[in-house]
Amino acid sequence: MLAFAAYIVQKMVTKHHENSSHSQRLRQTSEELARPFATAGTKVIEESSSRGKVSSLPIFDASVILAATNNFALSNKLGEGGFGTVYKGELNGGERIAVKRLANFSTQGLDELKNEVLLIAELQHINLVCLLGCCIEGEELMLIYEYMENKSLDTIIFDKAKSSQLDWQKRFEIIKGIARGVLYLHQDSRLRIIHRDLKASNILLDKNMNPKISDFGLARIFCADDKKWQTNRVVGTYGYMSPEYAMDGIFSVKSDVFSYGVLVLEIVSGKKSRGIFGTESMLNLLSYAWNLWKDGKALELLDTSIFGNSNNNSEIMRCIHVGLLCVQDRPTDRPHMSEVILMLNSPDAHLPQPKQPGYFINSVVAHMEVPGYVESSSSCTVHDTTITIVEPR
Ligand SMILES: Nc1ncnc2c1ncn2[C@@H]1O[C@H](COP(=O)(O)OP(=O)(O)OP(=O)(O)O)[C@@H](O)[C@H]1O
Repeated sequence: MLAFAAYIVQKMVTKHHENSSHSQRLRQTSEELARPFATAGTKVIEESSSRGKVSSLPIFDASVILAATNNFALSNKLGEGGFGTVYKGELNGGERIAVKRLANFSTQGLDELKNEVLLIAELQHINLVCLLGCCIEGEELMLIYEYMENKSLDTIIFDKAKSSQLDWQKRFEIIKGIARGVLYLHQDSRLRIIHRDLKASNILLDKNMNPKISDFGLARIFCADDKKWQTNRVVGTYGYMSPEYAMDGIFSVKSDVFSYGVLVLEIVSGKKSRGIFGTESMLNLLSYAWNLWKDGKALELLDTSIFGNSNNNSEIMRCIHVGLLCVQDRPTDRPHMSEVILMLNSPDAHLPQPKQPGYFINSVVAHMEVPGYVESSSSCTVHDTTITIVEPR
């Protein structure tokens, strides 16, 4: 962080004319940004919020980001998602960063955009990825994050060659760490954030395999006009979205709880929620887990690559139980994250019996109205569109 701090050379509050267009404003800003940085790296956005607190966030000069990523070299590309492309980079002082290039973000004005980025930067928790700064260049916004050595959870748990790196104890710690991060977003931070896209590729792992949630707050940047609780712009990933969010655009802390439950079942089983399992019929992960649970064979869900230590059976059962409680069809039946944490940490707690999960249809066809539909390596991400689940006749 010392090397990083050395880049911060000046503080400023940028003022913009209310009546200039969004793109003009962005261009104007990037010109303003370029000026003071002939020799230096970053400055700071600083703004007083309505709550009277002054927040600040370093703004990186584009030249610093270009140098750090070797002009966004393909070899530095870490991945691509619905919000943009992510590159690995190294600052002059040797500090490693991840640069997320967001394109086509919401049409909100620059001031509002900066506010949103500042709000995200204010969210700090050991289980959230740290936002180090941002860079605005033309119509592009780049978010600069701390680099996570072990990349995302999906790259390990769904990879047969790597999945044994995460034994049960590590998986249990990851399950609990994610729960703490989500609780912070829902309840303990100064804002109330509903993530809306919790999934394995949004859980990053540091060098000690500690989980850090990424992409929190991005739904707000991309959907500035739908901070209300119902939206016709669904930002989320098929396989993780709760029924009420996927079908009616209704999101709440309970839709995040549903996605968390899917994640828990994926971490326990090493299976993707959208896969097809079971021998007799086409089962997705939720219905597969539910059938095993009903038949008293829930432990069979456990990833075979970490099978074998019966000392952990009660923890494993508890995680499956909590996962199934989280994916129940009716939002009101699902626990709050504070209850999830209590249940995970209390070996003797009496847990209610789960009801049938949402999406418990043996064979479903997901019909997507395609504008804005993006197929990424591990998931379908749907932006600016609606999803209709239809049962085949
Ligand atoms: N801070 C980071 N450190 C290391 N790797 C990262 C970091 N952020 C993202 N990545 C890698 O880049 C990949 C792409 O990330 P990104 O969040 O853009 O897409 P996604 O999560 O796969 O999809 P979506 O945008 O739909 O959520 C991730 O899966 C992860 O492997």
